[in-house]
Order: sequence, then structure tokens, then C-alpha cells
Amino acid sequence: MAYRVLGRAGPPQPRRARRLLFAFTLSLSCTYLCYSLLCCCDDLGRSRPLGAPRCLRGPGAGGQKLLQKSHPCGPPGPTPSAPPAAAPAPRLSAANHSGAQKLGTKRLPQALIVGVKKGGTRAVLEFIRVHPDVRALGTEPHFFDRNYGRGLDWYRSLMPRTLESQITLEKTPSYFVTQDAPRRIFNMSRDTKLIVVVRDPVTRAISDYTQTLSKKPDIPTFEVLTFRNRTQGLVDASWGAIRIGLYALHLQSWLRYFPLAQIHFVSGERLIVDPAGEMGRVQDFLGVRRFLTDKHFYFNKTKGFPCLRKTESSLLPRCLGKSKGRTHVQIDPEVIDQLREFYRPYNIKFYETVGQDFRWE
Ligand SMILES: Nc1ncnc2c1ncn2[C@@H]1O[C@H](COP(=O)(O)OS(=O)(=O)O)[C@@H](OP(=O)(O)O)[C@H]1O
Repeated sequence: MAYRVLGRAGPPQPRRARRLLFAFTLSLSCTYLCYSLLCCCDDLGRSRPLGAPRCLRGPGAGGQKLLQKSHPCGPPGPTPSAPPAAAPAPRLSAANHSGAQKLGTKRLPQALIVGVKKGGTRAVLEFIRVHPDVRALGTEPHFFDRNYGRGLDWYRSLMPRTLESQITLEKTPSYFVTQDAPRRIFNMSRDTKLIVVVRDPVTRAISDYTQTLSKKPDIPTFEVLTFRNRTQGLVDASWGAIRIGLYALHLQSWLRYFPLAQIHFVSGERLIVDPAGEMGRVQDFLGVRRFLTDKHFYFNKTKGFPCLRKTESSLLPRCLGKSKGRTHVQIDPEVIDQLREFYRPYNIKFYETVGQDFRWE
């Protein structure tokens, strides 16, 4: 009876059945292979927080992503900021460990890179996440400034999985100048380790302005925005690009909640000339072994910056994307001098507070 329903030709021949089974298995394997390849490409190509929507990228979207620094799928939510490739080297995040780990638990971060914008925060994050005992979120979640209302469970859900022995890390440079961030971070955990990458506030301001200009070419000149009254030399400290560089002032808010020993300052300048040295100190501060050494870095002449060397697992060297290490706009040298004067007392106060001279003369 069953034979009649299945096929009028009678019971299938054993050979034919074997062929059918073989064809079926083959097509199943092909489907699986294609599916795996597609998934892998996405994971290697860019960090995407779990639960975040996959976004279609138009032609050239990769190159523009960091210039725009906003997620094409629409905020609020983490800012995707994994850098695109600086030709000819591939993007730095392509071969780090963070995206791949399937084992472990999602935990709240024990360490945060809280600032400063344009200080070199991406370089520190991408370098440290090469460490096997550190797992980092590739995007900027902006939890303690823009997304605090979403709650700690949402924040935790963004994190990479870690084993007990591994540190979870994220970076959002705007935390450093967010009034509520120190209290909120303290409330999450008073033991949170804080990393601040600082850079000469004048160069930082120019870098910040250069980035804004790349997105909004019609803004007034740097010289115009810098002053309330140029003839009187009155600097406009309410302009974000200037305000962020008042490190001594912002630091006061953090010291109300965290002891100085819990805050590590990375010199953005030394990070470029001696990445291994700066990263050595970051590893000590995080309490992880000195895995990253001189051997991990080389100076890429085309990029003009240090990049990560190729390793056994990643056969290509890795540099940060095009939006890191931009050519700055030319600024009137007189304005630069005026800004140096303006920042001097704040810089001195900052050196005294942290007990380090960053030599921003
Ligand atoms: N290794 C390496 N490669 C490329 N760039 C490097 C590196 N180390 C530090 N820097 C400096 O990082 C500056 C960008 O800082 P951030 O990553 O903190 O920027 S952001 O706030 O996340 O937009 C960026 O600033 P600009 O030079 O003004 O583009 C760089 O000077």
C-alpha cells in the first residue's frame, strides 16, 4: 500500500536510494557551508553587538563609517566604531579575539576607557583586545551618557562573553566629560578601573574640529569658533572642542567617586612613539600579564602610525582606519599660541593632580 502512494513504479532500487541520499547530503552540506561563510564574514568584518540589527551597507559605506560615526540603522544604541581598513593594511579589528569567543558569560565591564575624545582611545582598545585575557566591545555603547535609561541588563547584553579569568572592557570617550558618568559608574561597581587617554588639548581640539569638518564642511573656521572675542583674546570655553581639553576640571568630578590610583592615564603622544611601553603600563594597571610587547608593533610608514604586526593567527598587519590619523586643518599659528596660553594653567593643574608631566608646551 505504502509503495503505491510513494511511487507507482514500485519500491525504489537500493542504488537509486543511495544516490538520492548522497545528493541530499551534498546539497545540505553546501547550504551549511554558504551559511557559515556568510556569518563568518560578518563577524570578521566588523563588530556587531548581539541583538543589534544587521544593516545593509551601501557601496563605500565601510570607508565612510568612521567619518560619520553614526550607525546607519539608527540610534539610540551603541555607536559602531570598529575602524575600516587603512589601505593597504586590513582593518584592525579583523583578527582580534573579542568577536570570536563563544564560551563564557556576558559580564558588566570591570574596566572602561572613559576618554578623551580624539586622545587615541581606539588605538588603546584595539591594542589591548589582542591580549588573551581581555575581551572588549568593539562599538561604543554610550551607556553612561546616552543610554543609561536602558538599564544594566541591556548594557550587559552588549558585552562579549568572558571566562572568569578574562577582563571585560568597553570604551566610550564621551564619558570623561559627562557629569553623571562617575556616579553612574561608581553605582555599577566602585572597583571599576578607569583608563583615560590624554593628548595635548590644542592638538586634540584641532583633531576634533577636523573630524567635525569632514562631516559638516560648512561650519565656521576653527579660528572663528575658538573665540568669544578674538581681539580681546577671549577663548570660548563653552565650545565642545575647547571644553573637552580642560582635563583638570573634568577630573575633579571623577575624583569625587574614585581614588586616583583607580584611574590610569595614557599619554596619547607616547602611545604613538612607544606603543609597547604605554601598553605595558596599561596591562600592569589592568593586572594582566605583559603579553603585548615590542614584537606586536611596527611603524607603518604609509600610515604614519604604529600598527599591529601580523601574527600566526592573522597573517596580515593591522592598522587603524582612515579616520584615525587624519591630516589636520591648518590653523593660524597665532591662534595656536593663544590656545597654548589658555590651556597652560589647566595643564599645570592637571599634571599636579595626576603626578605626571605630559609636556604639552
Ligand atoms: N596607532 C595609531 N593609529 C592611528 N591613530 C592613532 C594611533 N595611535 C594614536 N592615534 C591617534 O588616535 C587619534 C584618534 O583618537 P580616538 O581613537 O580617541 O578618536 S575617537 O574619539 O574615538 O573618535 C588620532 O587622531 P588624529 O591624528 O587627529 O586623527 C591619532 O592621532
